[in-house]
Formats: sequence, structure tokens, C-alpha cells
Amino acid sequence: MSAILEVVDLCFAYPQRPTTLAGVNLRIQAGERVGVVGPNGAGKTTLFLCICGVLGATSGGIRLLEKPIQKGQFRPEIGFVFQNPDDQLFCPSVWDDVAFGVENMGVRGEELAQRVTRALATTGVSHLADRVPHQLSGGEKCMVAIASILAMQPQLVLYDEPSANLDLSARRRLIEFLQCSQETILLSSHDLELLLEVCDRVILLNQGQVLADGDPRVILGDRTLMTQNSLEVPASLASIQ
Ligand SMILES: Nc1ncnc2c1ncn2[C@@H]1O[C@H](COP(=O)(O)OP(=O)(O)OP(=O)(O)O)[C@@H](O)[C@H]1O
Repeated sequence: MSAILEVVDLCFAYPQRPTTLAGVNLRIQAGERVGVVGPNGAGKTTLFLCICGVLGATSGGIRLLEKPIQKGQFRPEIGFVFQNPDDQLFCPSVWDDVAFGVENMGVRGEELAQRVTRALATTGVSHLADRVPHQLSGGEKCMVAIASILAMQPQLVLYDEPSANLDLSARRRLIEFLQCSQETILLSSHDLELLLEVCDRVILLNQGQVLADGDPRVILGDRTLMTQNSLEVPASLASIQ
């Protein structure tokens, strides 16, 4: 079966810095929901920035839908939801923000309106369409930022710490949304309980290398592996051991 995303021997170093990604290999099939865990500085965000072409690999390669990712080249098949929605929302209204990326793809008129309407409905924020983005709550901004990506109809969505700064009910809405979402997902988070609820596979990254790849309950429940990598077994798994 062909992969939607293939990362082969990916290495990356920031200028004048030691290697951040040291030979990452990853193969993701369409429809998978893959969590990425690892301690601070493990290279999770850097990996995402390479996958979406913001950073160029030092060596190795990335293929999305069998076509190589090239630095700086816009690929609408991939969407990146930033950790901080304020980095993503800058228009005078929510509607404009959700329309922005789609318009840049050259979509206009009825199709543009339909895509924005659908993305707002899918993320449960249709009622916010006329609001000023920077006046929204953290949870509202998070869902609007996701809507702005979904409107571009990506096949693979990268979520970088999507539950950071969300209260319990906003986090719950996010989990329910992710559980029903149709796209292939790569989701980096320190919220291991969220990963257990959403993901069917987890990758453990540390010092720029994939140290484990498999069933979330097996990997996140492995006390030795977790401790060695400055992580903790999530409470829901610790209680059943
Ligand atoms: N723009 C940059 N220039 C130089 N070094 C950077 C840059 N961005 C990140 N780094 C370094 O690269 C390493 C990996 O950072 P990265 O943000 O990818 O880790 P992370 O796993 O996402 O961490 P966290 O869980 O804390 O968000 C860190 O040592 C970090 O200091």
C-alpha cells in the first residue's frame, strides 16, 4: 500500500547548531492518526517544519503523495496548525481568515464561500464568522485556526501542540473533533491522554531520532521507555498496570 507521507533518513541542523534531526524514517498511510511524543527539544516541531517545506533537509528526503517536498514550495495537500493560533490569524474577521488560504489557492466565488462555510461548520465555529479573531478566547481561536487549514482541503494535517492553553471543555471539543476528522493526522503533543484518545499510532522522538513507533498504549505504557525519555506513563494507563 502506498504511503501518503514518506520520510527517509531525514537529517536537519539549524545554522551553527548541532544536528536536530538525525536520520528520521517514517511512513504514514492515508487515514492514520499518528501522535508524536518526546521531551522538550526532541525535534518534533522541527520535523513538522521540514515535512511542510518551511525548512529544507540537510540530507535525506520527504515525499508527500509520492512527490518530493521542496523547501518553500506550497503544497495544498498538507496543512499545518501552529501551536499558537495568533501566529495564524491576522485578518479583520474570522470569515476572512478562514478564506485567506483558499483565496491564495485561486479559489473564488461560490466555491470559496462553500469551503469557508463547510470548514466553519466542521469545526463548530460558524457562529464566530463575523467576529474579530484577536478578540476570541484561546479555545475559539484554536478551532478557527483549524478551520482556516481545513478550508484548503488538505489530505494530511500537522497539529503542533493543539491542546496547549485550552481549558477542559475546549480540550474536550478538540478531542471530539479530532476523533471524527477525515484527514490523515500527525499530532505532536505533551498531552499524552489526548494522544491516547485520538491516535492509533505513536512515534517517540528524542535527540532527533525515532526511538519507538507503534501502538500508543504499548509505547506510552512502557514505564522504562518513558522514564528514559523524560516522559511519564499517562495516569489512565498507570492505573491499570
Ligand atoms: N530557529 C532555531 N534556531 C536554532 N535552533 C533551534 C531553532 N528552533 C529550534 N531550535 C533547536 O532545535 C531543537 C529542537 O527544537 P524543536 O522545537 O524542534 O523541539 P520540540 O520537540 O518541538 O520541543 P518542545 O516540546 O519544547 O516544543 C532544540 O534544541 C531547539 O533549541
